[in-house]
Formats: sequence, structure tokens, C-alpha cells
Amino acid sequence: MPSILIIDDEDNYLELCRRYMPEHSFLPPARNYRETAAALRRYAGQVDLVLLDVHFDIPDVELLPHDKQPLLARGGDPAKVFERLRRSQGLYILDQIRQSHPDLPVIVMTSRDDLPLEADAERLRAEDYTYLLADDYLDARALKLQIDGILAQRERHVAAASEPFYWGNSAAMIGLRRRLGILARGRLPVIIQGATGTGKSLVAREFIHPRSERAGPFVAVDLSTLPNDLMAAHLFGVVKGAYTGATSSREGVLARASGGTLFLDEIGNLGLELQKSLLLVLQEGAYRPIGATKELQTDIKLVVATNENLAAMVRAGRFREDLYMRLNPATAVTLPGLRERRDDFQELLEWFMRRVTGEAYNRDLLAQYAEQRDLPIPGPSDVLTVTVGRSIPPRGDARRMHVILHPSSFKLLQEFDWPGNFRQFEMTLSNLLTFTLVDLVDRPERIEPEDLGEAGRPDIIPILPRTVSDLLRPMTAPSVTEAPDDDIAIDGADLARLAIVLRPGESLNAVSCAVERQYLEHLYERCVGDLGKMGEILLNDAGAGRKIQLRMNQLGIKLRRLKRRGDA
Ligand SMILES: Nc1ncnc2c1ncn2[C@@H]1O[C@H](COP(=O)(O)OP(=O)(O)OP(=O)(O)O)[C@@H](O)[C@H]1O
Repeated sequence: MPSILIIDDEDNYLELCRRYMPEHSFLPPARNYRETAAALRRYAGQVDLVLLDVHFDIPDVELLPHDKQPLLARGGDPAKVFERLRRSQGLYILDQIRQSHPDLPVIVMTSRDDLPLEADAERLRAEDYTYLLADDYLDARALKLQIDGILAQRERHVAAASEPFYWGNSAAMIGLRRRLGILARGRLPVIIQGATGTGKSLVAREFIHPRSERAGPFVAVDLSTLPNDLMAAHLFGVVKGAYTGATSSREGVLARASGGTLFLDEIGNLGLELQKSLLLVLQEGAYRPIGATKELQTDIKLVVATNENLAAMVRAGRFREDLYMRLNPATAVTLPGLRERRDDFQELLEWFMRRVTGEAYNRDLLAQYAEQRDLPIPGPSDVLTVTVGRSIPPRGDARRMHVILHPSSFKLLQEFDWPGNFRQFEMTLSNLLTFTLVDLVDRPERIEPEDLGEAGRPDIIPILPRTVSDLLRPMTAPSVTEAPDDDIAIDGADLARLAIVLRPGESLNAVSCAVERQYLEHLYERCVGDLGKMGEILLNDAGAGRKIQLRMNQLGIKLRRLKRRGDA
């Protein structure tokens, strides 16, 4: 049951609320700022909403501000000064609440026509401003509407935060979510388009499948990684003896996904022959495993994803038009890339940053950091606050740590190109947090007091612009020019050639990791395992050895193996 704190010098609103809203729990009221501060401390983390009166008929000593000298020194009648303070006391209290509870929803109530005060309340981010009419029924109804509206919105927020896919609040994304919800429940196939890393697989698995209300499983096949000659067997299954090597019968994914959802990623890679077979599945629910004499039936919800323009493939004769038409192209949904989501970039950043604070590796570092600074170690379900901007959150709940993104860090991230979209974004934020925590744990002397906004605030984890640019730089401009093929002599001492084997359809991410892995291994050998020297070369920082080591771990490089190789 949500808990509501009423801050008022009289009991009439409390009685009204208790009578008309038995579904909510109203905490003992606070009559002035001192009692408010005590109540917020006593019920830390349990107050869902505050109802705050504006006018307080209380003794002079209880009035805010504590120091009234500057107001009295301006001259004028002291009685009038105190009267003015009484008439707007609620806003002084709100100002104080905002210092320690920037996000707590507050409804300001008044029985007077105080328009100028409404503007102040808005500036102090009051959720609502209510004029009461001294009519119990009407007043209770107005308050109930506002309270229920705010609490429902909070619940939606909490629910949205626990969704694995971040939709954001832009009209375009809300529209997209609605549309996908409708398509999920229908029987027709769904086409999801979008560049790499825009979340096509995630949407199919976590959004469409659960909403399709089908009892069967979700089965995904990435057609870009499946060799052509294995594709038919994988999709349709094989009967024993169908070809040499088919030593036993095997079910295909069409059988496994029956009753559920089949997700075909990179549908553009499906060969023309198999396209014909898939068409039969869509038309009649029928298919024939390789080597079988009889057709089998399946019942799947088909979701396909593509990075390519299927209509253009149809025009070029590479995709069957009849299959394309069956895939329901009129309702194809395109997931926008990160660059197209400038409007909600800040919320995206906060959401993904919160998510990476939950990764096991970062959790361990956070625990080390907390232990070092005598902070309570965050539990597995504790969510860290993430703040973008210059304002340092007030010291409040001691259990909280704050990840702060300096405005310049924000700008660097916002202006970056993000060709790998959310996949690249999430990895980068995870690295940013890891590198920042490693610096804080191992080399706190590198953090300047001004980075923390307030010296000695151990609960602040600042993401500094230099850490961001260090990480983005290698992804921005190629620092090495590709060697023209044969006509350059490889001088073993200074130049090296990296070679990677690419499978068709390899993702950008896999390619860049392969290159990075080789380069790091090469440099490790050149530096004879001196990670400090590598830090100097790669990040212009001889103290960044642990960062390099972490990155090598993340890329799956076994340092022990390299060391043994070096020793040999
Ligand atoms: N809107 C989003 N909210 C949360 N996470 C997202 C979102 N979009 C992408 N991701 C993250 O990005 C990663 C890549 O997502 P996913 O694999 O679904 O992309 P994709 O479009 O299918 O990429 P590809 O075309 O390369 O297969 C996922 O691990 C997911 O965590």
C-alpha cells in the first residue's frame, strides 16, 4: 500500500484523506519543517508521495528560513515579514525537501488563490498544485485524482525500468511499441527492420513472443551465420539416410517452434529454393523434412529481421516477390538507430548506465570501492542513481551511490556516431564504468576534488570527459592506415600485418573485436608483457595497465598463455 506523508499544521486534510482514501496509508503528519525532516529520515525510502500545505500558522521560531536576519534587515514591519513567511511557508519547506529528495513527488495544496506561488511551486518541481474549495467531497475527489494519477505513473515507470527493452518516452517510440503489441497478437508474420544493434532480436524475443500469447517456445535462427548447405536441414529437419552423413533423423526448427514463435534473423540470406519452401509453410503450414516422403504440419508465428531492403532485393530478383508479400510488408516495423534518438538520448544514457551498474563485473568493483570508502556495499537489487549534468545530488540516503556524468562527457557521447548502435553503446558504457571504478579503487589520486563537485564525497562516481574521450578515440578515427597490399616491405621491427578470417555476414562488432584482440596480443609481445608500456602507447597513460589488462580479459585473451609463449 503506497505511503503518503501530509505536511500541514492542521488536521483537516489528513482527516479528509483518511476518510475518502482508505486504500492509501497516511503516515503521521508533519507540522513544520523540523518534523518533516524527521519524518523523511524515519521513513527513508518508504514515502511514495507528499501532500504539502502552503500556509502554516505556526510560531515564528518554527518558520523557515532558519536565518531570518537578512529578511528583517531589509527594514519594514517584522510582523509583516513573518506573515509573508507564514503565507508561503510550504514553498520554503519544498525547497528544503528538494535538497535531499530531488525526485519525491509532492502535491502542493492551497485553499487560497495564490497564482504567483504556483509558479514557484513549479520551479521547485512540485508534481501538482491543487486549489481546495472547502467542500469535502469535491476536494477529496480532486486530491484522489491527482494522487492516483501520480502513483500510477510511478508504477508505469518502475514497470518500464524492468523491461529489458528501452522504449523511451518519445511519441514515435510509444507509437512503435503500440504497433508491435498489435502485430504480436495477430497471426500474420512480422518484419523488423533496422541497422545492426538496434535491438531486432531483443524485440522479437522479449516483446513480440511474450505478447503473442502462444504457449510454444521462442526459437531463433541467425541465417547470416548458417552455411547455405546446412540451412535446409536446420530449418526443415532431416530423415535418416537422406544423404551420406545423415545417420539419424533430426528435427528442424520448424518442428521445434511449433505452437510458438520462429525468429529468422537476416532473412535476406535465405536462398531462393528455401524461400519457396518457407512460402509453403506460410500458406499451408506444411513442410517436408529433407528425404521425407510425407509433408508435416507446423503452426508458427513467424518474425523475421533484416538489415537489408527486401523490396530492393525483390526488384533485383534476389528475393521472391510472393514470399515478400506473404511476410506482411505493409506493416514492417523499423527500429531507429541510436543517432535517430537524440530526443531521448539523456534518458537512454541513464537507463543503459543503470543497467551496466548491475553487471557482475561492475558490481564486484562497486563492492570493492564501497568497502574501501566505508560505504554500505550495494546489494544485488540496489539500483544506483545515475545523474547526467552538473548538479551533484544532495547527500541523502547513505545507501545510495551516484554515477555522475559531467556535461562534457554527455556531449561527447551524444555527438558520437554509434555505428554499432545500442550494442556498441552498452559495451562502451560498461567499459566507462569499469575504467572509472578501476581508477577510483586503484588510483584515487587521479581524481581531482573538483571532479567530485564537493571534495570528499565518496558516494559520487564521476564519469570524466577524459575517460570518455580515451574510450571513444580508438573507435573514431582509424589510427593506422591500411598497408597497401604487397608493395610495402614489412619491416619486422616496426610494422605488423594483422590477418583475420571473416565468415560471410560477420557482425561489425565481431570484426572489430577480432582486430583489437590481435593488436593487443601483438603489442603485448612487443612490450614484453609490460602493461604499463602498453597503457602509454594505447592511452597515453603509463598507469593504465590494469585497464589494458581488463580489456584483454574482456576480449578473452589469456595473458598466461601469452606469457608462456613469450617465455618460450
Ligand atoms: N532499445 C534497447 N533497449 C535495451 N537494450 C537494447 C536496445 N536495443 C539494443 N539493445 C541491446 O543491444 C544488443 C543488441 O541487440 P540485438 O541483438 O537485439 O540487435 P539486432 O538489431 O538484432 O542486431 P544484429 O542485426 O546485429 O543482429 C542487445 O544485447 C541489447 O542488450
